[in-house]
Amino acid sequence: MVDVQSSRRQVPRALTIAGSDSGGGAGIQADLKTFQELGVFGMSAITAVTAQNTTGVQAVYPLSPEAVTEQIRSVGRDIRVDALKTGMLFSHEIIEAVAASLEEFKWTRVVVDPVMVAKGGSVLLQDAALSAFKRKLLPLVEVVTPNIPEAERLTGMTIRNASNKRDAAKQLIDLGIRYVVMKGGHETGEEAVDLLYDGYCFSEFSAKRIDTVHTHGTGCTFSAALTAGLAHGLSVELAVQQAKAFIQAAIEDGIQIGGGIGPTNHWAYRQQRTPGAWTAEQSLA
Ligand SMILES: Nc1ncnc2c1ncn2[C@@H]1O[C@H](COP(=O)(O)OP(=O)(O)OP(=O)(O)O)[C@@H](O)[C@H]1O
Ligand SMILES: Cc1ncc(COP(=O)(O)O)c(N)n1
Repeated sequence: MVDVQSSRRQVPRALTIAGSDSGGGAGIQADLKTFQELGVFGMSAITAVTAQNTTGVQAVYPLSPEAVTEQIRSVGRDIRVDALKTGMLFSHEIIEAVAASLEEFKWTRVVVDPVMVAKGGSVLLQDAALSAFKRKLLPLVEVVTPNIPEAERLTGMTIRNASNKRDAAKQLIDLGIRYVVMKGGHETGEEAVDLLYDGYCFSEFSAKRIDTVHTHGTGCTFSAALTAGLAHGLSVELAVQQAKAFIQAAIEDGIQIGGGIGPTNHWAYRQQRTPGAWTAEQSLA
């Protein structure tokens, strides 16, 4: 009999449970690109297919909860999952299916990006799904990564200053989450500051705010990079640090795609670390 396990290299593996973005900048596509760039074998369970480009979301086709469960089961029954993330979950039925799967497989390195509304304003999480999101899903996660408007919706608080951010993070921890990363992309100021809270201490991860509109998929890319770090066995603190560097490079070294809010450059982080690598600029020369 052939020993299929022999002479094969073990690699970190990560699963993304999210929506498909046909334009390639956000959702499943951004997640898999990011996993690949960070040396992680990427797998996916698609929750919804979106017809989408840089000008907005033209249509949303949610999958049935059974279709989502079956994709997760197919992965979980065969392949070890070192870490996973969720993105667009859309409905309370899909949230319940995902929560049941997390319990079935007892996965613990779980990152939830509470995707609610696309940059162009389209709804990616129905209003009726918010309660299931908070009650069924959030108590099962290790890290949640809300932006400011998402943190406001999850807590019912108005967040205007640093003190509000800390209070909102504390309220989220009370739901049973281990770590909260409140992202500062939607704020103004010289620095884009992400706040990490572990229930005891706050720490800040700061980088120069880049003056650009091309931030389609920044949240997906950041949470995927964080998940990749966890799949490699990093602590949450180190995984956030790496994710911050990854997204900074991806926004900074922008690429020209489409006529609207463009995506980030998923290979910029690796390029910055590989002397002599091919660059986006060279391709235009
Ligand atoms: N203009 C910017 N310059 C530097 N960093 C940024 C900028 N915009 C966002 N970021 C960083 O990108 C990451 C994602 O944050 P952001 O607040 O944009 O998430 P998001 O709103 O959930 O994204 P999305 O809407 O794509 O889901 C964070 O680390 C944030 O600090
Ligand atoms: C499938 C999918 N998932 C997430 C986002 C959020 O990204 P953004 O807020 O940058 O539009 C999106 N637009 N589409």
